[in-house]
Amino acid sequence: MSIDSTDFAPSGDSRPSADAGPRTAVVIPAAGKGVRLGPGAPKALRELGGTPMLVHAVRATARARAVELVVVVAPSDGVSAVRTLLDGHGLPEVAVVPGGDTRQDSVRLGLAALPDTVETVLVHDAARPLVPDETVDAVARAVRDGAPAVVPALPVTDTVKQVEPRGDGEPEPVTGTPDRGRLRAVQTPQGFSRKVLAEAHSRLTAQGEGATDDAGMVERLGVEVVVVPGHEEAFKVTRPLDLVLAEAVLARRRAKDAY
Ligand SMILES: Nc1ccn([C@@H]2O[C@H](COP(=O)(O)OP(=O)(O)OP(=O)(O)O)[C@@H](O)[C@H]2O)c(=O)n1
Ligand SMILES: C[C@](O)(CO)[C@H](O)COP(=O)(O)O
Repeated sequence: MSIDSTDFAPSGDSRPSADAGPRTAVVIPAAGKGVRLGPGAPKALRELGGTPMLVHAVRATARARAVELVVVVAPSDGVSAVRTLLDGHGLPEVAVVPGGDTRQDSVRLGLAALPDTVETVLVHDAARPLVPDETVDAVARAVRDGAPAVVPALPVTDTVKQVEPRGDGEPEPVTGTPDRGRLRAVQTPQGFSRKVLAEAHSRLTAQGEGATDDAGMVERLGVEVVVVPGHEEAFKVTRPLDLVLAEAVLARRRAKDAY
């Protein structure tokens, strides 16, 4: 599937010129179920401050200066529902395409839908609805400045143990304690040269391999990945307590805006 670049006119004067079609796009994988969040609608459609998380994520990325095109990857049986939902929120032009069984599949399908003009791709989880604009722009800028792969990340605050996994709540033998000073907790948006990311997805998928994030895929090509500072508010809503935190962060932002 491909998208005609003429569908995506620039939506504001502050954007880079898109006369020849968009050069920087965001792919938002939003086709997950949200099993760890518990029963309910697919996670991206659950509400945060009365608005679906996906709408927050689209707004957060679309208003970043660098972004000229947004592609949302929806559950394969929910494309028209997501289309309708986005249309009701006064967002800029967004393309919606069907996703796959894993995050990796969904990102690959989103990439395949990009117009040829796109050179820089950001991949951003719908499950990180509160990412600040400056984080999105910092990642896009680093790619535009020549880095083939960029991830925002924060230093790890807990001490991390490597274990022999047992499951079922059984005590697990510790096999090591990595040096915390060298660990980073990785967020999104992750930014890439489109060529590099597409190559990583096509090669690893053909080999039946994968990774839990896109940078992990690119690392396996032997391409250098660099880390830029992430943001505390770019956390992923994974478990129920994350939603409580997200509501609190949003309420704090809204209270600040009211003054
Ligand atoms: N088949 C999938 C699985 C995940 N995602 C997306 O990838 C992002 C990060 O994934 P995660 O937080 O793990 O979301 P879920 O897979 O929905 O969560 P869970 O594992 O708890 O079901 C989310 O925006 C999710 O919608 C996707 O597009 N397609
Ligand atoms: C991409 C990601 O958000 C980086 O932290 C994360 O790896 C996705 O998590 P998932 O639970 O494996 O989908």
